[in-house]
Amino acid sequence: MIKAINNIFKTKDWQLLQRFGRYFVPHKKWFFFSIASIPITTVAGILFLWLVENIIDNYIVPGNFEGLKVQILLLAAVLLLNLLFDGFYSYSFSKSGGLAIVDIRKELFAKSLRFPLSYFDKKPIGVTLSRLTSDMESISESFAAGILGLLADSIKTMALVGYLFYLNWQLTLVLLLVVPLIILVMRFLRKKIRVAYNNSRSSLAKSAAYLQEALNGMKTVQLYAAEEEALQKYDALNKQYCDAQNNSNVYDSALYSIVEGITSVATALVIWYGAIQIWSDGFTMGVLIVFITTLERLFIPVKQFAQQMSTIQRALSALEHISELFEQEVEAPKEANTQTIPEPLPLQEIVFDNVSFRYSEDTPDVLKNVSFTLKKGDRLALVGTTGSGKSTIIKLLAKTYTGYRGSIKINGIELTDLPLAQVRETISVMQQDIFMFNNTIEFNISLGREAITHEAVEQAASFVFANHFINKLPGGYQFVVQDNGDNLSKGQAQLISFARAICSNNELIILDEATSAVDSVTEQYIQQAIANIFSLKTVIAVAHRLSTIKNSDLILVLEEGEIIERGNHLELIKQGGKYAQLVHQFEEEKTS
Ligand SMILES: Nc1ncnc2c1ncn2[C@@H]1O[C@H](COP(=O)(O)OP(=O)(O)OP(=O)(O)O)[C@@H](O)[C@H]1O
Repeated sequence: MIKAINNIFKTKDWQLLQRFGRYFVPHKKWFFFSIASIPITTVAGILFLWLVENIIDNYIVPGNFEGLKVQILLLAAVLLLNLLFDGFYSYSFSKSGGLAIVDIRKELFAKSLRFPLSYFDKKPIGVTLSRLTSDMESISESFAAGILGLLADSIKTMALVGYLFYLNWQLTLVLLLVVPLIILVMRFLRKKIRVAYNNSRSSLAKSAAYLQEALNGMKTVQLYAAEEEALQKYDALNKQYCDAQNNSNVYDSALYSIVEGITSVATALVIWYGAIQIWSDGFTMGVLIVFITTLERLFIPVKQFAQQMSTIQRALSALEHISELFEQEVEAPKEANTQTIPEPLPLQEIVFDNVSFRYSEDTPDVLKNVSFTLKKGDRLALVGTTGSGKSTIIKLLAKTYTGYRGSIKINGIELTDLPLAQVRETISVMQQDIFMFNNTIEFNISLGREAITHEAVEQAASFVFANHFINKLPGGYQFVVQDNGDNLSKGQAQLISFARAICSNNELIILDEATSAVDSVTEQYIQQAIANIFSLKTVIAVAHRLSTIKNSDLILVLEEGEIIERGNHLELIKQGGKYAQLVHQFEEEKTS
């Protein structure tokens, strides 16, 4: 049986089990209760068999009915004991398993909160979601039942085989003739089952990821009448999952049926050999009946073993998926204790010196020898055609991506030497796509940070002219924003994001200006808000508004990752180059 268990688990599996086994340590009390029940139920099982043989050979066959009642009562008591401890065993193991899963879930979510932003750029959210939900579910449902079931069944089976040897070793050997066959079958099917389960789980993750994406983009899908394409794609992914699931069901059923067949052969062998022995007075009827009873019991674990193997394989492939998340590198931890959060840098100067960057080894540079200097209080505008590298400059400065060539220094310190937490404490990034939490306006400005009081939220909102619309909302700052800002206008969401950044009190504000048009009143508020931010902070703006660009001290014009022009508005207009052309285009668009 131990060899059979080894056949099920590969070295990698043992490593997985060891890795996750440590989560049981804090709940060892329940784990030990359950382990402690195993010897009791094992002894009760053997005692039951001994009583059966004793009743048949010493009471029923000789016709000695005196004392039979006591024997039957004893038999019932042993059965009851067995049942009680079996129940206790399952309960205490599920309890320790359940508690361990809660810990894994918590640790994994805490870890995913520290995944680098670049991780979410690359992985569909649905995949991470399915790791945290369905994979975890699979472990909690099957791991407990599978692993400990296998352990208990193995111990019980070995004890039963030992008892059968004691009763009659020849008949036991006849019975064990089928064991190599079972091991062979399991060896053959083990890998196939594993592959089939992995396929099934990864196709489930893919279809969940697509579902998530389609639901997030439902408005776009409906507005562009792309429902049919979306349905077809989901249908194809769903079919892939169904095929993978069917495939693994085939192996499951094959394994179960083969083991069932082998069990029947073993039963026939025992009856045949037992009958010969009884005729030649080799042993008693009691022994044969015990063998037949035990055979059923012996093979129940083997049959369940097949099912448990499936269950364990399912749990193992879920563990493998979850391991990927555990192995994912995280950003430097921020200490929970606020006193240990690094102080923001008193910003003096940012220097980009010959910075080049590509997103991966096999793609071309998207930034080429970019150099510029920004002093405290400066306003820098990045302009250029789409894909020219403006956002990439920002992503490098915010340490969303590392691995640049050249040098980026803040106050003379290389960016790679600065702790991420300190960079994030120094810089506020206002993104184009503003995420709104399903919470109050106040929460969406303060983001629940304790240090930010209600007064600070109101002050920040007034500073960026967001108070005008907030005061008109029912409930004002307590108005609940729905579904990622669906009950706010784009302009209002931008003003909230300005207030959010101002609240952070960071010296450097990075503004990735939204391109979406807003009504003229809100546009005025936005322009005034940006002017206010410009008057107070050091700003780098990926600028789309002429007013923002004109008010900047330095404008960098980018094309295909290179700075092709630099200067202030008047200087660049005078040059009559690309910038002048862009402004001209911009003004034409405005008047047309
Ligand atoms: N996460 C990413 N992985 C791979 N390539 C990327 C990634 N993000 C951007 N790029 C590529 O880098 C180049 C520069 O993109 P970037 O987003 O910096 O341009 P941009 O000037 O900000 O454009 P836009 O004004 O349209 O936002 C583009 O060719 C883009 O395809």
